[in-house]
Amino acid sequence: MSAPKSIAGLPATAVGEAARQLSARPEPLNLKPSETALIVVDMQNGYASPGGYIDLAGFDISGNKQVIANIRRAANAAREAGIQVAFFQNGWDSEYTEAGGPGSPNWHKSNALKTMRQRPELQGKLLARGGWDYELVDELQPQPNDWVIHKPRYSGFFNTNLDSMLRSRGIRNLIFTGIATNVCVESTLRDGFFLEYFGVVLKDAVNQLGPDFIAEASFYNIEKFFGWVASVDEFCTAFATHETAAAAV
Ligand SMILES: NC(=O)N/C=C\C(=O)O
Repeated sequence: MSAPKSIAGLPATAVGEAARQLSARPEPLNLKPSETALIVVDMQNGYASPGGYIDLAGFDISGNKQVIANIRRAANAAREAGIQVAFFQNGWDSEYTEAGGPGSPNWHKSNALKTMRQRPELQGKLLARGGWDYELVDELQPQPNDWVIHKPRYSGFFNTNLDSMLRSRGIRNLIFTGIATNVCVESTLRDGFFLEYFGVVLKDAVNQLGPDFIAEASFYNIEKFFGWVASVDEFCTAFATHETAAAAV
């Protein structure tokens, strides 16, 4: 069987910059660091820490420790390679005005809002700006030059400045990490596809909300219809600098 054909993005804006080949499914991608961003979706206490919104709402958060460690590795490799790192923080103002009232489907479907309606003692605590639940986890704090973008809905392209931040810098390739595979990660990757971004999910740097089969369904959808699937090892290998490659020997 012949090797799968690789796919190239747009021409590099940085003079002389070499593309790196990322092993991915269904085929490898040739990506230039200056045209690539690593997106860290919603790694907040609410999604990733015991006692946060997702834990209180009854979802399994046991895989998150490993996911946090894997995202740290990917983010460090990205920064060293000159890839833009962008963190999303999901939530609303402390009065939940941005969340929408009963006229918004978000009011009916958000498990954070539903959990607070069921447990009034939590009102004002879940995903509210300024609170612990909204804060990024300690292990994944933004570094100088990283972006932090607030988002009020599942897709990171909706009512945010992400598209213009990327477009103005010629960034066309988005590498996804974070929580949740099947909700905010997949929603953002799908919206990116419609906006002509090449989306790759790092499957061991994401965690799903729901049973394992739902993650498999997301990976299938992404690989088959919307983008590419790779691992953190594959990402770090593709973008290893001389220093990191030497340190790994
Ligand atoms: N970050 C996410 O994937 N969020 C999923 C559900 C929610 O925000 O309620």
